[in-house]
Amino acid sequence: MMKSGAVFLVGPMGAGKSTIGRLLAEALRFEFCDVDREIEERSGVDIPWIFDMEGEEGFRDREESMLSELSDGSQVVISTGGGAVLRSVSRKLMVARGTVIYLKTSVEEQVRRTARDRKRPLLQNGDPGTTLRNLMALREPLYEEIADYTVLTDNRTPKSVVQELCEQLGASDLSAQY
Ligand SMILES: Nc1ncnc2c1ncn2[C@@H]1O[C@H](COP(=O)(O)OP(=O)(O)OP(=O)(O)O)[C@@H](O)[C@H]1O
Ligand SMILES: O=C(O)C1=C[C@@H](O)[C@@H](O)[C@H](O)C1
Ligand SMILES: [Mg+2]
Repeated sequence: MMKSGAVFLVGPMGAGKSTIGRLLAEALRFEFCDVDREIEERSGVDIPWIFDMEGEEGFRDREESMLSELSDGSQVVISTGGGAVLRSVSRKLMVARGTVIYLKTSVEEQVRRTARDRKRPLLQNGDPGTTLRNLMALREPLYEEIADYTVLTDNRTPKSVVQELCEQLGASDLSAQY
């Protein structure tokens, strides 16, 4: 069942947080916010630029405060960035403010889904598979630590993931009526 407050999607790059977040919000008739997109829109610069100019820690500072600002309400689905769980302040905030969903995805599937675009600075150097495997080793315990629900996304359409989430959250999938 859903706790009161926000619904947070966590998981690695390519798990589908942005894709599924938007669809889940539609299905629940909730607002939708994407922390990465909101950081870019409000600052007027893109994430690779922020990593270049401010370093990863500069981006994490922005991410932590944006997450806090966006989640101060209810009936909202919030897609986080893959590394949002790195800050313990953010992990505590998500647990305190709502329901956390971990979109679990194999490294092989993450590689396939992220191969096409260049907007993820952490994947621009070295072999993406190796990077994603190393990131998962560090981060998966953190995703698992805070998750109320875990959903596997490999070999599934976004729609089928959303249907399962609606069932787990005890909400009827309003989009199924159309
Ligand atoms: N269940 C799915 N099946 C097939 N493709 C998917 C699925 N979910 C997402 N995708 C595709 O994978 C790509 C990456 O998805 P998305 O941008 O939603 O990931 P993300 O978790 O938000 O990543 P990031 O942490 O970098 O923001 C997109 O092209 C999207 O269309
Ligand atoms: O996994 C990560 O650390 C990141 C994921 C993306 O969502 C962005 O937040 C950024 O590219 C960093
Ligand atoms: Mg995203």
